[in-house]
Amino acid sequence: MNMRPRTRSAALAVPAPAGGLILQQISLRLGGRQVLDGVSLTAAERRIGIVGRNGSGKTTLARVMAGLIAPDDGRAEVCGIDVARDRRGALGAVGILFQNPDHQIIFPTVEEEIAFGLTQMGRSRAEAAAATRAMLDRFGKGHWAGAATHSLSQGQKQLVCLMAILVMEPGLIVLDEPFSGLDIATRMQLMRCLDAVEATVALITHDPEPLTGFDRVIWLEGGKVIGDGPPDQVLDRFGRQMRIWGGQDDLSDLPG
Ligand SMILES: Nc1ncnc2c1ncn2[C@@H]1O[C@H](COP(=O)(O)OP(=O)(O)OP(=O)(O)O)[C@@H](O)[C@H]1O
Repeated sequence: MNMRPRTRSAALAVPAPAGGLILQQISLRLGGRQVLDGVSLTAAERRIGIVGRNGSGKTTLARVMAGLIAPDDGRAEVCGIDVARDRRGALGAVGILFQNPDHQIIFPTVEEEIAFGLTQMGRSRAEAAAATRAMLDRFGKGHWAGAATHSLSQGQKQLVCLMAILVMEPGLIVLDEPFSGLDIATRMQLMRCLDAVEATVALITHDPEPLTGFDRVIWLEGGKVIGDGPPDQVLDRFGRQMRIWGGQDDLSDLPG
């Protein structure tokens, strides 16, 4: 896997670690609301959890990390790529997996879905087809190549989305609640697939359990980082705070 920095920006003073993530003072308003508010962090760990209650800004941060939204202020850099400005570079640096694979899958067959990102990165059709075959074989799913994506179960679709990301060999994979619609067995299988992934994984979740054994957990609240450290410390504080909030009556509200 190639996790070496690609084009480096002279404007960035701190060198990005291989596969690393640098967020510098990320702020973003959406619908008149400050959704992200000065988020800064440098991460070189391989397994990073992101927690926070509903509406705290996790998905928005995930989209910024993947370069899908440009922040109003600040910059997001992955493997030396400014992901909002260098979209082609970002394709090879970071992949994102959403909760619902139906929002991600666009092609009628599995092999087309997996090959698409590679052709977007400039690979020839033949190269993309060969890499797609190799990826399917790696998961023992060579027979899925011509299968119709709409005929797959949610868990199978999620695995196709994961393979479509892995085939691009990104330095960072952002997972936004990817397991919430899956049964326990499928979740365990996908989690095992991810355990074997060499790339840095940033997992957004409401469930602290999969974060056991992670290197670092970041806690977002109101678009700010309010906790950052080893899982046992951050999750202990997070759990206590969630129980306090859970005892109150005001549910997470819309902006305004
Ligand atoms: N496109 C948008 N326009 C207006 N407001 C938005 C938009 N996207 C998100 N928001 C608001 O930003 C806040 C953060 O949303 P976000 O989806 O990032 O939170 P989250 O932590 O992922 O929440 P959840 O755990 O419920 O998925 C919410 O208050 C949401 O209403």
